[in-house]
Amino acid sequence: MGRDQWKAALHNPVGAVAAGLLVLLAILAIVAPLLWGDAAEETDPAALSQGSTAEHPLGTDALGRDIMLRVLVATRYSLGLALLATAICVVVGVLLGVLPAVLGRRAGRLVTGTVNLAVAFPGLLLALFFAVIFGVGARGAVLAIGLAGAPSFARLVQTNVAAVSGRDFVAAARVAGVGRFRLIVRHLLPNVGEPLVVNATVLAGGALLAFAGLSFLGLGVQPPAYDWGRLLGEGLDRIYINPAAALAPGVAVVVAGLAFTLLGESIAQVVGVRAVRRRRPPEGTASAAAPAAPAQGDGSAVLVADDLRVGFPAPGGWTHPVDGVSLTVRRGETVGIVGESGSGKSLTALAAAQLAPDDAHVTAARLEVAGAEPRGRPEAEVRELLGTKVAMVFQDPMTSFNPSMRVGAQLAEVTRVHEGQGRRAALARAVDRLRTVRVPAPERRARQYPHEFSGGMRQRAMIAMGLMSTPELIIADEPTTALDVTVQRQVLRLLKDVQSDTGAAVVLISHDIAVVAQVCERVVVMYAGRVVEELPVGQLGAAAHPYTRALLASVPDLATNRERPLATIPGRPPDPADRPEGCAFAPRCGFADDACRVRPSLAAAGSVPGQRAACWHPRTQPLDLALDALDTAGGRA
Ligand SMILES: Nc1ncnc2c1ncn2[C@@H]1O[C@H](COP(=O)(O)OP(=O)(O)OP(=O)(O)O)[C@@H](O)[C@H]1O
Repeated sequence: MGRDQWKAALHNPVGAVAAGLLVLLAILAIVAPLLWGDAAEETDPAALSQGSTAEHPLGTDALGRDIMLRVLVATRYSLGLALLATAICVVVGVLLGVLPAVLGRRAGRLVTGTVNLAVAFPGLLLALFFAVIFGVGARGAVLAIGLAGAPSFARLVQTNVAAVSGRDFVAAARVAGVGRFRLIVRHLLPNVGEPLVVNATVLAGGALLAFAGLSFLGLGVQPPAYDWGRLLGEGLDRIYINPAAALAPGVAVVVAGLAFTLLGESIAQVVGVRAVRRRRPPEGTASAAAPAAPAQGDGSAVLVADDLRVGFPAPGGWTHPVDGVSLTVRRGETVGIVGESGSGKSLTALAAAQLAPDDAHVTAARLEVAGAEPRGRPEAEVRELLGTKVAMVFQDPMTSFNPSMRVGAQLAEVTRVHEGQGRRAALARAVDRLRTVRVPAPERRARQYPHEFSGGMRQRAMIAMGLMSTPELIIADEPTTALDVTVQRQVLRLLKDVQSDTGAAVVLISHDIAVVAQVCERVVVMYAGRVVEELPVGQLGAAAHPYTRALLASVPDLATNRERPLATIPGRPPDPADRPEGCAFAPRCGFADDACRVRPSLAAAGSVPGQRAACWHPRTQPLDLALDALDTAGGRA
């Protein structure tokens, strides 16, 4: 929470009163035992079990001790025990909450299941159960209350961590090779801190009440020690003789409990509930990988995927949104992957970068990144490989950065992790890379947080992050979708410049064939999880697959007749779970016939070298393309 948010919470009248009360209680907890500790222990045989008198405003107990002083002195013990129990609850809750993100899929599920089971039991019941196990007394009660509250806190942590771990900046940190522990401490926990702080405050109020309850039942603090719950129990025996003896500790418990709870609620109101994009289910952590195939380094290729399949469990079996993609990207090449939404473009790239969702099952006859086979390697080696050789640029520049870290520090993290570079040197390189991607005033910008950057500048900074080491492959997944047209062009230009300066290969994913044509040399067209055509961008006019031709026909240009509706592709892409036999495009294709009931394989087609299409009826008639509208890389060359 920022200083402004704390201020806003305290400006709220309820928050201000609650905070004032807590300050008062804290002062009492410090000074009361020092000032009145001895007096509260003094017995007075002449004033046993008295009601209110001038000397003892709230009366005396059975041994003649002053009840008011005892209530005041008990503040320290009562608050101390409640805070200790809250601390146990928070520590155990955070540990249990982040474990599923650290452990493997099975162990993670076991922890999540156990936490869910424990949450199903009422907290008080759990507290009583633990109190019996740990034994009567203050120590047992602290452990009991702390552990009883831990499952619900753990669930809160799990939910928040799962929500945040689906965001792009976590994927970026993973692809940068940040280890699990650092990922949790630097990227996950700081971004779920606010709801946890709010909840811990409310929890402290609950712990105070629970303590009073246990002590009242005789399971908590034991004589001669005393807390408010114990005083309440003693006072209740004589409530008809001296009601104040029971009311005073009762009021103290309620007031302190309310102060904690109301402060928590006020903070919650100010902080609000952060809407965090969820991209994956919380359970499980590791993606299943096919057995390692022997590496057969192809010197000129930085990405080789052969028969790549990505499956997800579905009712009645598995669905494969990526179904046998074969793709090779050579050093220094810029390849565009295009296709409608849901065609499997992102999943293909994520699977290649070992970032497929946790529940995905990834198989491939061959998968090589930067000349190495990542599957079957120790995790540290994969992190090293991806962190130094692969850079990812994601669609939404807002979610690509950790909002709680300065931009410079995030960039520097890459070389600090991989090259063990010192803080200063890494920051200097971060500033240099920001300058490379033409971020103005890079020294100042490096000290800023992501929200202080504009969208286009954030995307440049993301590219700079990829350049912190010397990547051989840059995967840019719809990097310009969230940007306006002018900034879009600048970012695409930058990608192209970076490619020619560093010699890295670029894979640009887009649903817009015009965007791909601006930057790439080769285009790979995907439909329903398969590659249907690939060809040089400069030869788009020779596209052979009816789907590629339909995509090209739907690009408007300056000569497009505005009176007539734009060409569209009739129908919708099939659901991966319900893909038709044979050619998946056949139901939308004007040339389909019985032959298309058999799945066509990707084979050489047309007259253009390097052109391949998966079609039984490849078109040969050249397309009349307005290449100036497409602004092709090949056309400019
Ligand atoms: N975690 C998941 N669980 C189940 N199915 C998924 C999951 N992630 C993706 N899919 C399926 O994979 C399909 C392809 O997703 P992908 O994100 O690769 O598409 P895309 O071509 O990149 O589309 P877009 O341009 O909309 O991002 C989706 O339509 C969806 O059905």
